[in-house]
Amino acid sequence: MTGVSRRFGALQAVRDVSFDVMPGERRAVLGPNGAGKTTLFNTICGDFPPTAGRIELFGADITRLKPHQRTRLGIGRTYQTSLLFNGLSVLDNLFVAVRGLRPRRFSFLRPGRDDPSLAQARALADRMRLSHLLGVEVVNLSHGQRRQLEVGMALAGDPRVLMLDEPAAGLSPGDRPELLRLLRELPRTLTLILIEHDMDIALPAADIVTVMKDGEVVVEATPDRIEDDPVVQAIYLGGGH
Ligand SMILES: Nc1ncnc2c1ncn2[C@@H]1O[C@H](COP(=O)(O)OP(=O)(O)OP(=O)(O)O)[C@@H](O)[C@H]1O
Repeated sequence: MTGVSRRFGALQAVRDVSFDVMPGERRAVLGPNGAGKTTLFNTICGDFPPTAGRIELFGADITRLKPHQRTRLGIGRTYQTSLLFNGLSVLDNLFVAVRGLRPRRFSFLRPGRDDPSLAQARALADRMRLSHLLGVEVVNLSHGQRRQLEVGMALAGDPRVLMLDEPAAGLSPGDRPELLRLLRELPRTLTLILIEHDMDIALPAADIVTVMKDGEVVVEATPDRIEDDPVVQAIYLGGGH
């Protein structure tokens, strides 16, 4: 992305952000509340276009494309607020995601036992270590298991770029290592961009870290340099977080 900015009226939420993410890279975007991380994500996913700048995906200009067009080109994402269907089981949620259905239509399209989408949904459950919970309704899952399911749902469209918005938010300390393990197990055919407040997740999961503050990129560095970076220390220890 080059020179990406987003205004909301007088507020400049993202200001002139440029970076390249290489195929297979793990990129974490860190920064205090209000730094512009989610807004930047939204410009990449197409929830709203940037007010200036250009976003390319594998060489194609996607700056003005709609979210579903970007999904078709290979961008998958999770949201800060869960989009799981609480009344459906783990397997049914994954089936709905694989088929790209809305849950209302699900009742008309219950899968037959040999449905290939069902096999795909089971495989996703396996990857997300949820195979033992296939029949469990989402309301009965732990917070960590929901996060695992959300990542599985985002993978259902077989994206080439997976964007995760604060995957560790609200997780108990016990659930964090499992999430980190899942993230680290994702294949390198997938490019990963994650917003994460929790450095204990972000740093081990990332190859490179972009730190934002007040809409701008203030540091870009490898994880081993981030904690000692004076700018990052000023942001995180100085009460900005
Ligand atoms: N739809 C919107 N309309 C108006 N202002 C918005 C909108 N979305 C975000 N903002 C503002 O843009 C700024 C950046 O917000 P953003 O949510 O991108 O930050 P963030 O770094 O993701 O923060 P957090 O960690 O709290 O999610 C904030 O001042 C926010 O109030």
